Amino acid sequence: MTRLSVNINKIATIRNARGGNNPDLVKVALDCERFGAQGITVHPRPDERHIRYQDVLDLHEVVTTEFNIEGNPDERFIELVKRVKPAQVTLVPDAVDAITSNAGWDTIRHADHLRKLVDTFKADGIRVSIFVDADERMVEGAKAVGTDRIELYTEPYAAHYAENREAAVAPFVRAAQRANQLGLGLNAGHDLSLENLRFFDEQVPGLEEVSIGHALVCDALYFGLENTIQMYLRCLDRTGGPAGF
Ligand SMILES: CC(=O)[C@@H](O)[C@H](O)COP(=O)(O)O
Ligand SMILES: NCC(=O)COP(=O)(O)O
Repeated sequence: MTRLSVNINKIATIRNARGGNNPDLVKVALDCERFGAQGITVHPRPDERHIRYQDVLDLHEVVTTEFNIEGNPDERFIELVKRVKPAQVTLVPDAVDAITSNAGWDTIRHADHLRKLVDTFKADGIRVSIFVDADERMVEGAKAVGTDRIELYTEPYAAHYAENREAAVAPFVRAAQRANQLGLGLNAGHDLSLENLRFFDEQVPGLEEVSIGHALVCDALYFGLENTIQMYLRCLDRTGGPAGF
């Protein structure tokens, strides 16, 4: 069964809005794990708009499922990840002022840079995942720099799901098949939701982990966090259980 890693960026957004510690990010992360999350994902951005670097240190002390730290590998990020040594680091090529992640790496053009980063983190025993578009050439480039996994950037799938889900998922199936052939681990994330998750998981071969945050937190406003996590897990249940919702 594909593992669900809950991205808690948006919990931190709410916390930061009032300057206090409500909601308590550590408590929410522990509750997400108690509700069934199989991982916790955070994306500390340079402007600390939501996840702060101190949050990462605090969460590292208590998270017992897989801790996944995502981000653009600037010096501060590299130092943080090497200090924390999470289960996984996901390298994302975001610009400092990006409103959100909006593209994968050009793993061919940035091969030397990525290879050095992969070597740095793998030397500390950290699994490395590289955020890429659903493009076989980028998948092959990721393999060439020695990464353990790739994470497919799924915004284009989500954006076109409603109009034609078969066409929307097709590039991701091809990219996943190439990753499978190359022996790369396969993650996916960005704009996955209760609407589009089950079909993606059914269609994309070898998927190991999805990291989901924005839609899940929005859904939790209506359904509650525990119920929402269970609904997302049911979308990933291939044993014939009820649909996610
Ligand atoms: C890498 C990715 O697609 C998301 O995990 C990203 O971290 C979301 O960032 P925001 O929560 O800042 O939109
Ligand atoms: N890597 C994707 C992630 O962690 C969450 O993305 P989103 O669900 O907030 O779009």
